[in-house]
Amino acid sequence: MASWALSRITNLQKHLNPTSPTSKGKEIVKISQEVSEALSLGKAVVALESTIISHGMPYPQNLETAKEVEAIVRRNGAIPATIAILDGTPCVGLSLEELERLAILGKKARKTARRDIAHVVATGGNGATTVSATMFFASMVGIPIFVTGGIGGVHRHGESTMDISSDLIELGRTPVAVISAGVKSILDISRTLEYLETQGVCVAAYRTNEFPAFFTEKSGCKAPSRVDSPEDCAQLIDTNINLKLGTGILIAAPIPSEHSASGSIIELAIQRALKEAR
Ligand SMILES: O=c1[nH]cc([C@@H]2O[C@H](COP(=O)(O)O)[C@@H](O)[C@H]2O)c(=O)[nH]1
Repeated sequence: MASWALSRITNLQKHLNPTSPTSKGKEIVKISQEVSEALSLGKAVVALESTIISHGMPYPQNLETAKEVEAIVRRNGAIPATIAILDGTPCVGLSLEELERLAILGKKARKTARRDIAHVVATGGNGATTVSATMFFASMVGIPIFVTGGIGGVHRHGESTMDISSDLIELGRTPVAVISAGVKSILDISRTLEYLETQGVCVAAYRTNEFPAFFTEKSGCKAPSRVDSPEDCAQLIDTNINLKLGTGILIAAPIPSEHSASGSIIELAIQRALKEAR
């Protein structure tokens, strides 16, 4: 092959393969060996976010939960890929030491949504990725499925504050399926669903007609679509990819009924707190 052609292909590969070294010899994204092997063998990989570790819970419960979630993914035959930015390097798949470091850093790690990624990387910082930033990196390395607790959404009174999570916009432009218990419990569910419709995001509830309310099974809002089995979910995700819709999917799985009693107590407390705050 002519040398100009070879150099052109090498250049193209640098653009197309995010894991290849940049001109400075620094990797853009570090994929753990386990995740990298699983991806190249076509095995199931599940992306996990890290803001829930740094900002969602105190240490050491955050570390215990992160390890437990990874163990559940493994028990179900998939490889977990927790995503975070460490010392300026976006990492896909964290070692136990890296998970522990992030858990201890807690809120000292920056809550990193899509808008923050460039600054955290450019300054060599530590960033815990939210749903939007995690989707961005998952999609970049070819992971189509991402599991989390609650995604961001439209805040109550969002019609005047314009406080709308970038998670919703990311779902509108990144083809990753997010499986969650709904949106964070403090948000406005019906406006969040309206906004997801505007963004063209497929929203499905798992084995129910209603969109769940994170701590409880029911929200009073009808889900636009329903899926009843893992096969239904796989079919939906595969169809979305094959049609090249380019948008994400939100699959909301309600809290298991054995936990919904304690969930109801929390939901009642949230409602009371909101009333008092008003
Ligand atoms: O208990 C929590 N769940 C989820 C989050 C994070 O909050 C993000 C949304 O934040 P915002 O509303 O600022 O976009 C989600 O993507 C998730 O990472 C959090 O901080 N705490």
